[in-house]
Amino acid sequence: MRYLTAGETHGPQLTAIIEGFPSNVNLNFEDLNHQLHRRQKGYGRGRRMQIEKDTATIAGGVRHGKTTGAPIALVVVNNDWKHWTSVMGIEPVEEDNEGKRRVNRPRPGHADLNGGLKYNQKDLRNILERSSARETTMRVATGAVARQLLAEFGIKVAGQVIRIGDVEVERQELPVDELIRITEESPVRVVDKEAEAKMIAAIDAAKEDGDTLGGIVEVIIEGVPVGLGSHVQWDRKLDGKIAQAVLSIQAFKGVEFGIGFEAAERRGSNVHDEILYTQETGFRRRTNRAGGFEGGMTTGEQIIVRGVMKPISTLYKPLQSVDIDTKEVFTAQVERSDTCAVPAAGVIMENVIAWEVANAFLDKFGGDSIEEIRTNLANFLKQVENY
Ligand SMILES: Cc1cc2nc3c(=O)[nH]c(=O)nc-3n(C[C@H](O)[C@H](O)[C@H](O)COP(=O)(O)O)c2cc1C
Ligand SMILES: C=C(O[C@@H]1CC(C(=O)O)=C[C@@H](OP(=O)(O)O)[C@H]1O)C(=O)O
Repeated sequence: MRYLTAGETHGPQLTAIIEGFPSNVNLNFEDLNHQLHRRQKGYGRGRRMQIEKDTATIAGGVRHGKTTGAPIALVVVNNDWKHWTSVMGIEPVEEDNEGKRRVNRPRPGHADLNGGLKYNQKDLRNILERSSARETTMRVATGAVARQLLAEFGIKVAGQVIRIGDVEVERQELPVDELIRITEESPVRVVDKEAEAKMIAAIDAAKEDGDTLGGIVEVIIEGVPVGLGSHVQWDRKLDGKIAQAVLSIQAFKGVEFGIGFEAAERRGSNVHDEILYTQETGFRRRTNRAGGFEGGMTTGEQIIVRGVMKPISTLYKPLQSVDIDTKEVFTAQVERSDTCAVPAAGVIMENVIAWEVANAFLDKFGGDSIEEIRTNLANFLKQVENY
């Protein structure tokens, strides 16, 4: 299974095509749009999220609510486009396009300067329009489709914010459904109300100062069978693929599984997960410090992944930059911006990980229809039971 996305943040629409999705999967449009809606929420976002009401239109691959096996085409229209038609027009322009919200003072931390140099663009808008995290709308849409496939097999995805700036919250080991329910109601997606209030205050204070905040998000996948991914080749290791997916989210700079970086400080006896067996449960682990992976393969325990998001790079009190025309020192350009997008980014992280897990699931149990996949999974589970 694969997908591609296209579209600019202030262009007419965003588009995604999913190829290789099996047939006969019921696609619940409400659930799909619910994921898009979740991505738009979260305390600390800028005005753009009030303009957009992200809703996916399905333009291929689905008939009467079920997938047909054909490529699934998804479209999300940008409401903001109507304010940008002259700036973002596709037709050639007669007059000099300068002054049409041209960006010439690159923002430290954004893609502006590297992209301008690489693509030889003197209007850095040609870079920021595509580097913008607006593109993650389509990655949530594709992840939301994958998530529905996972749900058919009882695999659930949840997430919680662990840190915003210097406010850290104790990670909660709640049943996944409860974690989903509680975090859904929190503007910063945490369970702890005291931490929630502190995080909101920290975001307000950063905004007041013209500054921004990053943080840490955790994602949990429950109900995954043993043996997704493989140890035999570097590019088949599922933890590696998930790490790449997380780091591909705009502004994500680190990823860890289970106890993660803490493993460096501990002795092996306090890191590895002891193996247990009973007839009823099969092979299980006493602990899950590995976060669900050994040898690039799932252990059957929860997948636990954390991602680190740096603070947003556009500052209302901008850092020093250089004008790309004159090479003179200037402050960086200010584009309308979020103060903190960690809660929203957590939703993106859930969905890009769901995509990777669904893809590995299809690699292992793949078939062209959901019925074929069910048979393959049942056969494998029988094999594991009789092992
Ligand atoms: C949900 C989300 C919202 C974001 N909003 C902004 C924003 O409003 N302003 C900004 O400068 N960067 C924002 N970013 C981060 C930039 O898109 C990102 O820093 C930029 O594309 C450069 O990529 P890099 O940070 O991964 O190197 C956001 C990221 C995410 C995930
Ligand atoms: C549009 C989204 O996020 C945008 C991501 C973003 C960036 O630089 O990454 C910059 C801002 O864009 P704008 O200037 O249009 O407000 C955010 O709003 C979105 O998440 O849908």
